Amino acid sequence: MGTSSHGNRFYHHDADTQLVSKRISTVTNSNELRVSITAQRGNFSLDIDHTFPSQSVTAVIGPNGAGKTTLLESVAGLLPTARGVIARGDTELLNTSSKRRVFVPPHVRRTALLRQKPQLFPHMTIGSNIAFGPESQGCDKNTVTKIVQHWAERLDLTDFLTRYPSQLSGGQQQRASLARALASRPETLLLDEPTTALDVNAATLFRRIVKEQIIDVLVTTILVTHTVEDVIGLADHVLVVDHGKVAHCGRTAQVLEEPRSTFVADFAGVNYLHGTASDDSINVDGIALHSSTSTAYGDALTAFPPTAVTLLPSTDYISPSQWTSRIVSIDARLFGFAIEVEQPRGLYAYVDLPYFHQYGFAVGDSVSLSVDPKVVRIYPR
Ligand SMILES: Nc1ncnc2c1ncn2[C@@H]1O[C@H](COP(=O)(O)OP(=O)(O)OP(=O)(O)O)[C@@H](O)[C@H]1O
Repeated sequence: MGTSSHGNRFYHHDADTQLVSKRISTVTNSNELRVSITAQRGNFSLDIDHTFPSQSVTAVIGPNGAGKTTLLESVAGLLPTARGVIARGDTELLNTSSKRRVFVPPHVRRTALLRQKPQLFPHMTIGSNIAFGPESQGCDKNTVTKIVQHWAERLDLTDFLTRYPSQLSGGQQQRASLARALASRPETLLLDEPTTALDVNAATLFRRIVKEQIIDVLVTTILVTHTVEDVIGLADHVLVVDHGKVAHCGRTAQVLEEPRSTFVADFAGVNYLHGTASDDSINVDGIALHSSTSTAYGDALTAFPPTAVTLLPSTDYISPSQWTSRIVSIDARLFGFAIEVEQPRGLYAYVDLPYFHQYGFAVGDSVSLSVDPKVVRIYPR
């Protein structure tokens, strides 16, 4: 009997020994994914050198056209222009840099790609869709039935097995797509904006299911998303891609709480300012912002959520930790308003609805401000 490199899987079956590619059947201790490639798409060039940690979820974020989907398609083996090395553990999936060229075809890469729109086979029932992977891998009928039942139960699809994709909602179809992907026992799971087309409830459910299933099957996952909830809810690591290159990477909290670009700051919804740090504060545009955890001196960045900013109608008395400024814009937000002030330039305060109406803030008003030092991050530029 073959055994999976995922020790806690519920089934072991002969398909492991029947894989089309001998290379793919190599069992490794780690399924970390090393991607060192260039890929061309018209005038666009992707140039990525990054290792995706084993058995964890890495979110890939970046502006439109940055190359995120191009990266996923390269890893999936769907982009013929990809050059370089892609290796999972010690198993090469692509190597164009040595004489011994390696190109493992997409269907034997043990890599599943889930796109924004569910891509189920329309002429096949949900059960047959889920069965497709294990059947193509040579599993016997009994095993296929077990696998289908297993994933249908786990993804809440048991009532839909005899239905066709067109008879399911978008959220149900996306769950079925995930079931089909996981049933083929991928070692790398590629999710391309999987919640974008789903409503809030379906997206929340899908996120929860992905989290539970991924933890359980220990698949190394790359998640392309424009949704901060996806990143916070699912990802351990974040890779920021811009203009086809890695702009920044790190653990999720660190990348989002200490952004290094306006794109990431806007994505995380935090204030992001540049200044000069000394001791426990940073001077930004003539204003000293204090931090309980500052680690920087000199040229530095600071980030903090707009909810950490307290904004009061201007009074005669200003304490040493406050400063005065003027309101330059007011934008409606969920349950409140984002209020931009003149100084420091680009700083936003979040004010909830009752508070906003209590003081009737308006553009041009003079206000006094302070920031909670406990949540202010100051870090080297
Ligand atoms: N089939 C194609 N032919 C030529 N150029 C393409 C093709 N597909 C994508 N591109 C270009 O490749 C670049 C990267 O596209 P890609 O879809 O990877 O970006 P992305 O980061 O996923 O964007 P988005 O966030 O909008 O989905 C873009 O400039 C795009 O115009």
